[in-house]
Amino acid sequence: MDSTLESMKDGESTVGGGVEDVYGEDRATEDQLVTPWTTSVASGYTLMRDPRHNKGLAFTERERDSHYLRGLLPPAISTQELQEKKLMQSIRNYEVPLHKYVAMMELEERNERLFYKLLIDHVEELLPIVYTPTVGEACQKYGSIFKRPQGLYISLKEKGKILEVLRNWPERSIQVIVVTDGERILGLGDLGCQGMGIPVGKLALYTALGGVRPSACLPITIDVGTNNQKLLDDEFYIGLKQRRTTGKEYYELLEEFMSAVKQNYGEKVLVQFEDFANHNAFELLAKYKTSHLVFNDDIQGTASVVLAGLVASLKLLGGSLADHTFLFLGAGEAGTGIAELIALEISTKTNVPVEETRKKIFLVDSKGLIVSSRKESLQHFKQPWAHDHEPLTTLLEAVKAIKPSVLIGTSGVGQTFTKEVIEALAAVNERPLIMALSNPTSQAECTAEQAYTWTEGRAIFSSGSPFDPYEYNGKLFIPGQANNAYIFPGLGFGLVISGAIRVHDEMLLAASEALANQVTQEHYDKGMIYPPLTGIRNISANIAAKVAEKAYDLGLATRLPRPANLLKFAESCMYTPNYRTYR
Ligand SMILES: NC(=O)C1=CN([C@@H]2O[C@H](COP(=O)(O)OP(=O)(O)OC[C@H]3O[C@@H](n4cnc5c(N)ncnc54)[C@H](OP(=O)(O)O)[C@@H]3O)[C@@H](O)[C@H]2O)C=CC1
Ligand SMILES: CC(=O)C(=O)O
Ligand SMILES: [Mg+2]
Repeated sequence: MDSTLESMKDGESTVGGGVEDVYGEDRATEDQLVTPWTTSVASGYTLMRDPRHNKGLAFTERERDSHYLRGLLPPAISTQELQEKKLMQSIRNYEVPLHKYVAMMELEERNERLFYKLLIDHVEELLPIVYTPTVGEACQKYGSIFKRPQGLYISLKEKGKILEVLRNWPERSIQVIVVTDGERILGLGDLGCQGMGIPVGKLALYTALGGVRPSACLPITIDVGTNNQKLLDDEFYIGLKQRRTTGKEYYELLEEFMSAVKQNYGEKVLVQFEDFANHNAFELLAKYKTSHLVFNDDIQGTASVVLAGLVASLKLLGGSLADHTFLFLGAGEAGTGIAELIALEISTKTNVPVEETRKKIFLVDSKGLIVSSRKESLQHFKQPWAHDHEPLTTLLEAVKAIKPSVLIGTSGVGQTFTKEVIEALAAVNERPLIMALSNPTSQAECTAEQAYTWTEGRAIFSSGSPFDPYEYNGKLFIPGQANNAYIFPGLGFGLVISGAIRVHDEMLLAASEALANQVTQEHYDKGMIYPPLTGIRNISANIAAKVAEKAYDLGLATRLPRPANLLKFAESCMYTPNYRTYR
């Protein structure tokens, strides 16, 4: 017998990796009957108001009889496909992206499976709505657009009581937590408590793109105040009206949170740190990576997705990574995280020490090129990049002096890849590689149109937020979306299904390689360095399988026995949003 089936039969392992599927709902095939459990059997009005089980007009005649729904619904019976068609029509009728976002969030609150079906089946169209760029605007206006709170809020008021707060959450079997403190929301700065839109959006992607069950996902915002004066002055602001707590009080709250998470959900719950400011992000990661299953998406997920794009681009550019010179605008979480993983990958492939491979990677921050003469005053995460070089204050000077082949924007500041900068890059490269990673679209270092026109159609371009294909001189260019959304759902799913207890750099490299391997000749022929998002579930399954493989190889996986075919196992564990039939 296939070891996957065997492990399902023995009742020890569970679908979704480590969390028990008590009611057999996830194991049932689509034509088997399941019971719609809440705390009791939901029926009638309660069943229709329960987003996890509601099917709207798709309740069958039989279900309407057996679940006391007669008269509560109009007579027509719909299918999920027809509901999907109707909803897509109504979403497309909204012209303003934020209205589409609100419509999607309301759908999630009403009918969870239909929400995920829409998102999965229309991923390219709806990702920019539930994720970047629209989620950024939603966070900016979060207080005014939401009628019902989403996720879990842990503020300074809850100090000493965090375990109790976690226990107020209705679900017990949590596998993935995405947590933010709202201080660096995309490239939009400190949005305080309104940052909740980010964990909510990231976890929707965990389910839609990665296959983690929605009930196993927990979005959390830690509210330690905000330094955003506009929010502090806003009478409708939903968070704590005080300036941010720092130092001992901040770290004590985080420590209580991390301990409570482990105590409540065990060793194998994954905590993804998201959109913390860099003065806390590196420290939190360093502190908890040896005791908890944690990773920082902005530092590590981003690094993995960018490395995948770089490796894939070698098919178009020729040579190896070691042949390239890299220049970054922005030396924070994303910039130094990516730089470090590139250096590690080159070191792994060439056996050259990482101290050496770093030497062809240069970073510019708000004060100019990072050089050894600045070393004393640099934050610790910038120090490895302080090379011996004359000080330069602008990006343009740096491009002219360093002559990079790859230019990566991680500054959070829009329009910083100016015409002069891109022309200087194009002057020294036949095919300049440009990544404008800052989000949302307003913060992108340049647009797709600018990258293609200023390089006369020679650029290989990708960006953090999506840009439409652009036609230049009769040729259609398809920009890639270099966004950690390609990585974190599959990476996290791989950790969950293997019961991993720690995240290791080799897993990031494995995820990166798995993503790069999904780029086919057909994609290269179109100049693409990332596979289309339409295949993301398959991509995530492949990433999950490779990450799980690494977890087993490194002795970090606890789900035993190791499934014989990890890809099949990953696929078999993925949540699918099709309706179930109720007995
Ligand atoms: N595409 C993707 O998947 C991802 C994209 N991002 C995006 O990357 C951006 C940065 O995020 P993150 O690294 O976490 O942020 P950080 O705050 O950690 O880093 C920002 C860096 O940019 C530098 N910087 C700011 N303004 C300028 C300027 N005008 N010129 C040169 N450098 C400047 C800062 O300099 P200094 O240190 O001197 O202050 C700092 O080094 C955000 O917009 C975010 O949305 C982040 C993660 C993933
Ligand atoms: C994509 C992402 O994580 C960010 O922009 O912060
Ligand atoms: Mg982020």
